[in-house]
Amino acid sequence: MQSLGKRYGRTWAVRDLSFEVRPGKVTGFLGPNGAGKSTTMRSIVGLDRPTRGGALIDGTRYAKLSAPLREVGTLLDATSAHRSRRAVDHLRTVAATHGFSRARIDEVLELTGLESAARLKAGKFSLGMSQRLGIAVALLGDPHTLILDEPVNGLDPEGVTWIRGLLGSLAAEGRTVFLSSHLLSELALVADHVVVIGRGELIADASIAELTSHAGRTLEEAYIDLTRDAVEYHGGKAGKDHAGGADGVRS
Ligand SMILES: Nc1ncnc2c1ncn2[C@@H]1O[C@H](COP(=O)(O)OP(=O)(O)OP(=O)(O)O)[C@@H](O)[C@H]1O
Repeated sequence: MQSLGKRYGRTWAVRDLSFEVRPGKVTGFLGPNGAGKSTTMRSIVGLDRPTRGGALIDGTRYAKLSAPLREVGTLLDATSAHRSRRAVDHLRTVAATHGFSRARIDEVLELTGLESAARLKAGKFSLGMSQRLGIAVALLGDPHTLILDEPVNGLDPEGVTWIRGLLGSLAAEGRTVFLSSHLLSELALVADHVVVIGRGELIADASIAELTSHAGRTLEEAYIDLTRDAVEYHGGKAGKDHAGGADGVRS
């Protein structure tokens, strides 16, 4: 992410945001509601057009990738599948854009535990099942990079355990796994690293160990401290350099 800025009308949703997400790790993307997480993720894959700056994926802009789903798998809106389309047909539609095989569709259905629901219409899916379908789509191209917006929302306890294992194994295979979540205790179990933003600006870019080792605090406690600082800054401590660097924890 290089100096990303995105303005809607008069409001900057994201401003001058720079950070790098590394392969072989699960990186959590945190921030209060409206901080700009979804805007950032959408901007990475060209669904939002940055006002300034932008993102590179392994050195290339998303729009320049010849087979994007082979490089980047995204889950940005779990309910985006057409409601009257069966899950398997949704996967076939996406697969057809890149010539992915029927066997790969079966593989991702198995990976996401959706084999028995494959012939149900997406509109009949619970949120947890929709999340699994979105993850199946993200995995179709066996991509090196995964960008997942709140993939844990709506998953039942078995699903939460499942996704924890899945994300860990994807990172262990050397992939880049970048996910937003408000479920900090869960994230602390799966993520190696976090990027925290507030009001569209970088607050922290640090390992979970760095954040939590201070006074033996939990990720939740560290997050509350970090984001409280951001709110205080915006409330009147103008003049300081608040944008932060691409690494290190702001304090
Ligand atoms: N299409 C849009 N048009 C206008 N404003 C938008 C649009 N999308 C997002 N915003 C605004 O941009 C800001 C950032 O929103 P965004 O959805 O990126 O935040 P977020 O961190 O993902 O929030 P949440 O945790 O609630 O999902 C908010 O102020 C939001 O109202």
